[in-house]
Amino acid sequence: MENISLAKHKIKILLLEGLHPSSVETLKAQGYNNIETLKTSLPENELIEKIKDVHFIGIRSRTDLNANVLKHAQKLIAVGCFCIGTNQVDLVAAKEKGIAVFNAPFSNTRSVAELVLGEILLLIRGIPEKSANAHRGVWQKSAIGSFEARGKTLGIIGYGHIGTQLGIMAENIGMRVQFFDIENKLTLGNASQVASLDKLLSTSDVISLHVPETASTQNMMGEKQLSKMKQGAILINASRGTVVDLNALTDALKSKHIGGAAIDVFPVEPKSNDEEFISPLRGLDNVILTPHVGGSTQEAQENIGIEVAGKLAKYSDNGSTLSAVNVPEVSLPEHTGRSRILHIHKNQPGVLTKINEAFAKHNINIAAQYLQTDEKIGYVVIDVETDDSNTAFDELKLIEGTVKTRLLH
Ligand SMILES: NC(=O)C1=CN([C@@H]2O[C@H](COP(=O)(O)OP(=O)(O)OC[C@H]3O[C@@H](n4cnc5c(N)ncnc54)[C@H](O)[C@@H]3O)[C@@H](O)[C@H]2O)C=CC1
Ligand SMILES: O=C(O)CCC(=O)C(=O)O
Repeated sequence: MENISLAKHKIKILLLEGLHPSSVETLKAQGYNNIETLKTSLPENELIEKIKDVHFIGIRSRTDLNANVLKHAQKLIAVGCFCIGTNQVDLVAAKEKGIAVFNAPFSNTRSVAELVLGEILLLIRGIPEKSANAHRGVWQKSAIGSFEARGKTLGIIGYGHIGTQLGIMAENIGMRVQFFDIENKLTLGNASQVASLDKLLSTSDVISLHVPETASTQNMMGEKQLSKMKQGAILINASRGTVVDLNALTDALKSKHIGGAAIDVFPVEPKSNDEEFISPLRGLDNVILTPHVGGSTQEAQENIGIEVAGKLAKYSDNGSTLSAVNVPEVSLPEHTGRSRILHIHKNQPGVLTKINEAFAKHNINIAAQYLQTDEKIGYVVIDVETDDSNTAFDELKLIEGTVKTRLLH
């Protein structure tokens, strides 16, 4: 358990994976200057050493914040995932340690949708193969296997922020759009929701995956599902590498059952640009391979930097957990009072009573109190109109079930 009351210059921030400078600028504008930035992610042993000292960490998809790493993160207050996916963080372990995790749920979605649209147009014309041949000196001028996207059916798996934008753009170039999602979704444009994955697979000319990494999406495109796709259909995956069985896809491409593919994400990805990329798909001309760059545009990265750094600074400054993915969300007014105490505790009977008793005992009046709970933890924020809240703060730390406390002046 860590109990923290720090001046801003003592708050250490580590930003990994070459985040856009907008992240540092945003933090600095809020008065945070104790920032270390690294261009890459770190291997587990180095990460463990670094994380021992830091209060906030910023990562993208390549940093594995597993339970073992988090065990050493004694001072960590929050994690900023400067991306959408949070599967690289053990969210349960973070929650148990009272570490809030934030992400950027929208900022790179347009970039992914645009990339996928471009890949559809190239693959449906067989361009990757023709381009590879031209590089080898082979002139493959032919219309065989080359089609317009207009009038073809795009099947989207996962109709969320990315899937919906892709659907709208695809309709604008004349494609028919259908989707499969485990939730009932509002359909945009003329899209239609189909009742089963099998139906989507057997009736689409192009399939594009936009689901998160969960137990239900693990290998959701295996040999069986690939065999249900139309002869010569195209598969695109810019979601997560665990969603498609790449060996099965390689076989389906070699047998020409699948006409082409674009893959941006892989079950195992190089940790840095210096590491070799290994995949059974290497060398197949009808496959576009990209190094997990779906969301890597200047616009997206700049916006993500501002958004996530802003969330970290806000949580540090006033305790707001709005849009945190693993702890109860508390949206707080600006902290203008004398002191604000933040208390994360196990959600068990009696904790709140003891908190209130600690203030009563020291004759401290509570000006405002905000509370949210989930099944595992409670997060209570208490504003007091006194500078002398240290005595009550010290007592709060000792209440059974306390996970993390912070005092803001
Ligand atoms: N390649 C890249 O650089 C990027 C990849 N991503 C990946 O794309 C994923 C999707 O992003 P968003 O559209 O923003 O997420 P989202 O959360 O808005 O949408 C995901 C959709 O998938 C649906 N879904 C979940 N499990 C499903 C299942 N088993 N079968 C069918 N549908 C299912 C959900 O109901 C939801 O509608 C992210 O989770 C992330 O892993 C996101 C950004 C960049
Ligand atoms: O840009 C990145 O590092 C990761 C993008 C991504 O996959 C995400 O936002 O979930």
